[in-house]
Amino acid sequence: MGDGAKLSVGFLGLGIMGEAMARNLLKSGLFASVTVWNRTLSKCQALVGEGAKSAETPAAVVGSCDVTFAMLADPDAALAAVFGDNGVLAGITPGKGYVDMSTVDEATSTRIGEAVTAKGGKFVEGPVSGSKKPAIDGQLIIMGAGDKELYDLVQPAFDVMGKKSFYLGSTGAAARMKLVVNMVMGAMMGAFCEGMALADKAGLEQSALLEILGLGAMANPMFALKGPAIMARNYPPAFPLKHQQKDLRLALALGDSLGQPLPVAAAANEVYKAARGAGKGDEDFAAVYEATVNKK
Ligand SMILES: NC(=O)C1=CN([C@@H]2O[C@H](COP(=O)(O)OP(=O)(O)OC[C@H]3O[C@@H](n4cnc5c(N)ncnc54)[C@H](OP(=O)(O)O)[C@@H]3O)[C@@H](O)[C@H]2O)C=CC1
Ligand SMILES: O=CC(=O)O
Repeated sequence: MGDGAKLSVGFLGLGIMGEAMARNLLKSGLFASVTVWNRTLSKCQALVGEGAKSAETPAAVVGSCDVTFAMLADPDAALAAVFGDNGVLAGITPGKGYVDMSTVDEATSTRIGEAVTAKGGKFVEGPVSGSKKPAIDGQLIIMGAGDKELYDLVQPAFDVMGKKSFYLGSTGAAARMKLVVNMVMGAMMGAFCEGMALADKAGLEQSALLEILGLGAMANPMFALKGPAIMARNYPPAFPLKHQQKDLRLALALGDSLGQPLPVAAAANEVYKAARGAGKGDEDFAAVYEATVNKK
C-alpha cells in the first residue's frame, strides 16, 4: 500500500450517501478497482453495472482491497459491519486501511479504531457534512481524524468525494466535530420550522418569511432549500429524519459527558423524537415541521 501503484478500494454501505460516494470513486478512474458491499446485497447491482466489483461480506471486501471506506447508518450499523460474522475485522491484515465515514459517537469510533489497529491495520474516521446532492456532486466537507499516514494516503479519495477535508487530530476529534455541526443544524431546522408554523398561524405568507430571511443575516442554503419542501409538506429523503435525531441524541450524550448544558438542542431533540414517533423517520429531516405544526 502507498508504493505509487493504484490503490484498490472498497466501500461498505450503499445508502443515500454511500452509493453516490462510491460512484464518485468509481468514476474518478483513480483506483485499481472499487469493490462494494451492502447489507441488502441487491443494492450493489447498479454500481456493478457501472464497473464496480461486489463482495458478499465486509470481510471479503476488506480482504481484497488496500483501503475500505464505510458509510453506515449509525453506531449499531458501524459496529455490526466491523465486529459481526465475516465483518471488517476478519479481513484486516497488517497495513490495510479502514476509513469509517458514518456519523457515530467517539466511543464507537474509538472501539473500531482500536480493533483495527490491534490487527495491524490503520484507521481513520471521516464523517461528512453535506447531503445527498453534495454527495452526488463530490462536494462534501470531510472531517478526518486518526492515523495521519492513512489520512494522507486517502486524500485523493477525499478530494473525489468532497470539496474540502480537515485533519482534526486523533480518533474521536472528527466524530465530536461532526456531532457539534449536526447539533447546530438540527436546532436551526427546529427553529426554522417553528417560525414557518407561527407565520402561517399569524396569517402571514410563508413564502414572504422565506424571502425576508433570505435577504438578511440569517440567509442560508438550508432554509432556501428546505423552505419550499415545508410549504409543500412533501419531504423526499435527502437526510433522513431518523439520522438527524440520532445525531442530536449523540450530541446531547457528548454534552452530558462534559457537563455542557445544551437546553436548545435538548428541546429540538424532543421535536425530532415526536416526528420519529409519528412515523416520519424515513422522510427528510425537514419533516420535523409536521411535529411542530399545531393541527388544531
Ligand atoms: N443523508 C445525508 O444527508 C447525510 C448522512 N450522513 C450520515 O451518513 C450515514 C449514512 O447516511 P445515509 O446514506 O443517509 O443513510 P441510509 O439510511 O440511506 O443508508 C444507511 C446504510 O446503512 C446500512 N445499514 C443500516 N443498518 C445496518 C446494519 N445493522 N448492518 C449493516 N449495514 C446497515 C444500510 O443498509 P441497507 O441498505 O441494507 O438498509 C445502508 O447501506 C449516517 O451515519 C448519516 O448520519 C452524513 C451526512 C449527510
Ligand atoms: O449529516 C447531515 C448533513 O447534511 O451534513
